[in-house]
Amino acid sequence: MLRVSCPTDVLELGTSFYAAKVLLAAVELGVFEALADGPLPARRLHTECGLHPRTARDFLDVLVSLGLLERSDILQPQPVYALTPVAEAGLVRGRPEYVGDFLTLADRRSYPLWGHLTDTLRTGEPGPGLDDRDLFDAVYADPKQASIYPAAMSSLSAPAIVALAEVFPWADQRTVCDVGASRGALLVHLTRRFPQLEGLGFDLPDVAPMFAEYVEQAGVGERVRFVPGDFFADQLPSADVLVMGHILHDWNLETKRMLLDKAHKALRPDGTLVIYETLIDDERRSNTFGLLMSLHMALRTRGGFDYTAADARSWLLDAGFRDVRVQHLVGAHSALIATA
Ligand SMILES: C[S@@+](CC[C@H](N)C(=O)[O-])C[C@H]1O[C@@H](n2cnc3c(N)ncnc32)[C@H](O)[C@@H]1O
Repeated sequence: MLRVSCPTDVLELGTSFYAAKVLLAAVELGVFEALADGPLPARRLHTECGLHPRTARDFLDVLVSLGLLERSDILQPQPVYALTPVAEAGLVRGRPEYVGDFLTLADRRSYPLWGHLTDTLRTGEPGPGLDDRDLFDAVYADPKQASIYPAAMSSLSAPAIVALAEVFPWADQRTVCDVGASRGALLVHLTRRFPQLEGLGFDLPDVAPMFAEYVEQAGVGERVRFVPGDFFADQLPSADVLVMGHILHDWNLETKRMLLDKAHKALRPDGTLVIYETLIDDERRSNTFGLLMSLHMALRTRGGFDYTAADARSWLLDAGFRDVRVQHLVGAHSALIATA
């Protein structure tokens, strides 16, 4: 993320939502999907995405300047646009590191919510629209949110999941339980990559149909099972490895500690807990995205916050874990790996 070094950087930072909105609009208008099968001449791309000529050129060329599109020579009467390798990897649906569904959620829900930041900073209260129901009851009770939330979570986690598959000895494990599995993106990726592995997805009963559909479509239904449950009321399932991805940051410190205690109880001695999040750096200076995610939790939840590896290490040791290590995954994401 941009770290300012001169006053014009300050100007650009203060208006960086212009660029964010261009990206979000490009996702909404299907620019990246339109180019997924190959380059297109400008006019064809305008038609495919419903772009008005008044703004189409500037809009697409902002995406070129941001490194998301490539364009043929400007002097050509009909320039041709194509995806850059980054856009190919992250913005074409179905690719392992696809992040587009999270951007849709960011556009529809987070962008308006962040308009309330100053209120939250003054009051400590989350943004409007959060009643006293549990956050996730509210998500799944609202058909609009429920229809995009699990796909958005998969796409927030996709690059971290791909990285996590390569940095942990999954080939030596028999069972993995993903606590708060959402539609099962982690389990699908791991069981496809490691054929000996069996997966359990623990999540609220509301998630079951979306999990079943996604796992079946991925062709791993025989090795991945859904376990309906509520981690406030129920014990966690047992497995060689328990994973918590973007779980602890949703909750206050007391709940974070309660979940770590439950994880420790569910694991056999020497079992492993893997936590992945946008962990804030211990100095709280450099992982801007992790710090912003924590403010997002303040806007979204009553007690949630992101944390550093040092914070989590002390909670893990208190819960009885040992050998806590930190593993950088990708971008702002890191994992904590601890032994029960
Ligand atoms: C922020 S999402 C994270 C999803 C996924 N682990 C990932 O990293 O993409 C939090 C998940 O926790 C689940 N969850 C929330 N409250 C829960 C509860 N009380 N018991 C079980 N799961 C819960 C939600 O349904 C949701 O799937």
